Amino acid sequence: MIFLPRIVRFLRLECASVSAHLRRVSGMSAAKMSPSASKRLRILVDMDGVLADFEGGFLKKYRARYPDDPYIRLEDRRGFWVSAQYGHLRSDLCDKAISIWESKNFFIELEPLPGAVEAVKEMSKLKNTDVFICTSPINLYSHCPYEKYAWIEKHLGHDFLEQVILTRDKTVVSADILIDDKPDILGVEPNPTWEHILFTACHNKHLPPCSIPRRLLSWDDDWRGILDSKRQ
Ligand SMILES: O=c1ccn([C@@H]2O[C@H](COP(=O)(O)O)[C@@H](O)[C@H]2O)c(=O)[nH]1
Ligand SMILES: [Mg+2]
Repeated sequence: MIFLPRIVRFLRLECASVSAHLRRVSGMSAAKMSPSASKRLRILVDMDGVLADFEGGFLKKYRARYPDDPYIRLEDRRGFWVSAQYGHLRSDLCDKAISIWESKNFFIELEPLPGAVEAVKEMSKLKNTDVFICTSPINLYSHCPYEKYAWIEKHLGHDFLEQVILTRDKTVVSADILIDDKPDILGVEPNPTWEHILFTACHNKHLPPCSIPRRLLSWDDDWRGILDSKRQ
């Protein structure tokens, strides 16, 4: 009888090592192996610049509406705030830039970024994984919040509307991971629970590696590995 706890512990360790070995040989993620094999994860996925092509959609509509004004090519974009860089180019262009995303149909007509919809659908099907779309609406609320919901329904399906968080302050949302293209995510909570994974976008790709968190280069990059690293 006194050996029973030792035997149980031995069997647990053996199961864990067999399971790790099977993961290695099959290339399967921890989440798919078995519900008890891995820690439950809550993932926040940003929308603009991560799921929806905000920068591409902006440039297309800006050039169509203001064909005679200068513009910034995507490869020349620097800094998160589009309006600030346009304002530096010429002071009146700041308001012109803002007028684009304040217009009806801007958000709903954004194209999904390559692989984004497939990745989020796959992520949300993983065992022990809760995925939420966490996005900041603009303060001019006539179109943006409605269209963000409509975009999610259109591309991810009606059920995904249960998983939407609209907030201007992502630091107060508790999760394990936040995948977001904004380099500095600040708010009232100085120590958010999530690890920020910086999603590469035209405006942040030049940032030096030392100044930023872990990156996801695109949805072709190893997002499954990042999730697995948080389950250990
Ligand atoms: O110059 C800009 C660029 C973007 N915005 C708005 O900011 C949010 C970004 O939301 P995330 O959830 O961080 O992706 C979006 O509503 C943009 O329209 C801006 O106001 N000015
Ligand atoms: Mg974003």
